[in-house]
Parts: sequence; C-alpha cells; structure tokens
Amino acid sequence: MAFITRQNIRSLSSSAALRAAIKHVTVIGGGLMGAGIAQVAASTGHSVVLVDTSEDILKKATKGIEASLKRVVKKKFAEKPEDGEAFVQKVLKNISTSTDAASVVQGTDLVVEAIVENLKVKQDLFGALDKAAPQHTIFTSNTSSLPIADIASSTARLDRFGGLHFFNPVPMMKLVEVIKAPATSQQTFDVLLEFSKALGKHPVSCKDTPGFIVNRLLVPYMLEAVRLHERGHGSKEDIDVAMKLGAGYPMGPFELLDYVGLDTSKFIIDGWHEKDPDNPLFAPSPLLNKLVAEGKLGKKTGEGFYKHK
Ligand SMILES: CCCCCCCCCCCCC[C@H](O)CC(=O)SCCNC(=O)CCNC(=O)[C@H](O)C(C)(C)COP(=O)(O)OP(=O)(O)OC[C@H]1O[C@@H](n2cnc3c(N)ncnc32)[C@H](O)[C@@H]1OP(=O)(O)O
Ligand SMILES: NC(=O)c1ccc[n+]([C@@H]2O[C@H](COP(=O)([O-])OP(=O)(O)OC[C@H]3O[C@@H](n4cnc5c(N)ncnc54)[C@H](O)[C@@H]3O)[C@@H](O)[C@H]2O)c1
Repeated sequence: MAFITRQNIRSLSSSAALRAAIKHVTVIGGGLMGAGIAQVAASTGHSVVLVDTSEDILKKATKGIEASLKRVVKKKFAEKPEDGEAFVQKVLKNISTSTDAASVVQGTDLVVEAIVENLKVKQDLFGALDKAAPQHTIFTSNTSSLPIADIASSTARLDRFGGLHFFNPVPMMKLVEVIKAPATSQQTFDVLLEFSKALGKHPVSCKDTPGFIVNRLLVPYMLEAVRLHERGHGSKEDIDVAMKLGAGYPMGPFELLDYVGLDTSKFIIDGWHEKDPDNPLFAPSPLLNKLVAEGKLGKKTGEGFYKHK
C-alpha cells in the first residue's frame, strides 16, 4: 500500500476532479468505431447518446453493441451468466440514440466524432455543433488521418478541441491516442487523458502530426503490402500468412484492410495523396479503387479482398 502524503492526496483529488468532468458523452457516427466507443463509454458508467443519420443505422448499431457485449460477458461472467445478462441490460440502459446531433449536444460534456473520414463533412458537423453546445463541452475527433487543427478550425473552441483516436475493435483494443493540437489547452488534454483511463484504456500522448503514432507507422506498411501484391510478388494469402507467422501480427495486412473497411482506407490514402501528390507512397492503388467502386468494402459488406460469411 502506498504512503498517503499531502502531495498524492492533492494529485488524487485532481485526477478525480478531471474524471468527474465527463459524465455525459455524445458519440456521433454509429458505424464500426462509433458503436464501439459508445459501448465502452456506457460499460464504464457514462451516460451516452449515439447519433447517426437514420433510425435504421442506429438500430443496426444497437444490435451490434448488444452482440459485442454478449461476447464480452461470456468470458467476464463465465461463472454467473445471469449477472452477465444483467450487466448487458444495465449498459444498454446507459445508451440512448438520436438523429438530431444539435439538440443532444446541449446536455453533453464531451463529443466524440466518428463519422466519415472527410475534412469538409467533419468541419460542417463541428461548425453546427459549436453553436448548439454549452461552453464547457469538449469536442474530439476519432480521425485516422486528418489534422485535428484543420477539423477544429470550423469552431470557436480551439482550446476545448482535441483528438481521441481509438482502435478497431474498440472493446478489445487497449490503446487510445490522445492528440494535443497546438491550441488544445492543457486542461482539455488532461481531461481527455483521464477520460481514456476511465474507459479502461491505455492513453498515449500524441502531437497533431500526420498519422499520429500508430498510423504513421502502420499505413506505409499496409501500402507496401498492397504494392507488393500489385507487382505480382506475392499472393494476398501468402502475404497475410507471412506477416502473421513471421512477424507475429494477429492479422495480415489484407485481413486488416478488410476489417478496417476499404472505403475508410481509400479516404485516408486519397486525402494524403491530395496533400502530397508527388509522393509515390501515396499514389492511388488500382486494386483498392476497383474494389471500392464495386461496393466491396470489406467485412462490413461481406466482401473486400476476401469473402466473409
Ligand atoms: C495502396 C493503397 C492501400 C491503402 C492502404 C491504406 C491503409 C490505411 C489503413 C489504416 C487504417 C487505420 C485505421 C485506424 O485509424 C487505426 C486502427 O484501428 S488500425 C486496426 C487496429 N486493429 C488491429 O490491428 C486488430 C488486429 N486483430 C486482433 O487484434 C484480433 O484479430 C481481434 C480482432 C481482437 C480478434 O481476435 P482473434 O483471436 O483473431 O479472433 P476471435 O474472434 O477469436 O476473438 C478473440 C477474442 O476477442 C473477442 N472479440 C473480438 N472482437 C470483439 C468485439 N468486437 N467485441 C467483443 N469481443 C470481441 C472474442 O469474443 C474473443 O474472446 P474469447 O473467445 O477469447 O473470450
Ligand atoms: N475503421 C477503423 O478501423 C477506424 C479505426 C480508427 C479510426 N477510424 C476513424 O473513425 C471514423 C469512422 O470510421 P468507421 O470505420 O466507424 O466508419 P463507418 O463508415 O463504419 O461509420 C461512419 C458512420 O458515420 C455516419 N455518418 C456520416 N456522416 C454523418 C453525420 N454528418 N452525422 C452523423 N453520422 C454520420 C454514417 O452513417 C456511418 O454510420 C473515421 O474518421 C475513421 O477514419 C476508423
């Protein structure tokens, strides 16, 4: 047991205060990431409103959350399945849904945006929310590849705007990249670090630099895997097996692309190509473009590089 000193009483109470700052969370976008973020926030006692553009999408998201929670409790409450079912119901009660973002943010402490990876669409959303949300509300984006400062520029709350980059699948992946843009205040950043810990995640501090930490390293690897296959130097199956058995990765690059979504992957790479058109690393991939044009977006549509049941 640690000695209780004046200093650690002070730091305990300040971290408790930072945690208490976030009770009501609005998650915008009920796709792969937004549903996972809503699930984890609700599982850790936050009151969550999940927002998307239609009731049908929200119903599908809620069903997905329930299925994922059942997988989580199967292990966690293996000895007492009835407690597991009670936990699932309690978590679901913490989540409500809406198609009207501007009205729900009026009662929220934190907005986590997880909509399509498009700068203009994100800026339009935050521009509208900035007028509706109270002064104290912190805005965050789960963007994979866009500068937080560019997204925040459509608002007048640059000091209360940061990045919270979660990883897919959110209920299983322990990391959150917490991004401090140049204008993000230290207090906002500290609240976001504490919020990530309150979710049971491990936060790392990132600057607002391209790809933050993980994607700055992961994207070039994924790009090279696709190029290697396009050059005819390896089948996608062999490349995937090689990286799993040779490098110890849980998924090969093509399996991971299907898991992330080929539309999202294309948004990321097209955005970087637009910013840096002479960089051959970011040149478009004919194979990726063809699959997206055919509506083969990966696991979420049943087919991408592979067929999924
Ligand atoms: C040239 C142009 C090319 C374009 C390239 C562009 C590249 C751009 C791509 C970059 C994308 C970046 C995206 C983003 O910004 C950052 C990311 O998120 S990157 C993705 C990070 N994620 C990973 O790397 C995942 C790797 N995979 C895994 O860790 C595991 O495979 C898995 C997903 C955890 C699944 O585990 P498995 O053992 O394989 O499979 P199981 O099904 O047995 O699951 C194990 C265990 O986990 C439980 N579980 C799995 N999923 C969920 C869930 N959603 N909810 C709840 N529980 C889940 C499952 O029940 C099992 O539990 P157990 O049975 O053990 O109790
Ligand atoms: N897929 C991944 O592995 C992954 C991982 C980390 C971060 N991200 C990032 O998270 C964000 C979302 O990715 P995703 O994979 O969940 O995408 P997704 O396509 O699965 O979901 C996006 C959701 O946003 C909704 N949406 C779009 N515009 C909206 C608006 N204006 N208002 C409300 N809802 C709107 C869509 O209807 C859709 O349900 C992107 O910025 C992406 O780069 C993705």
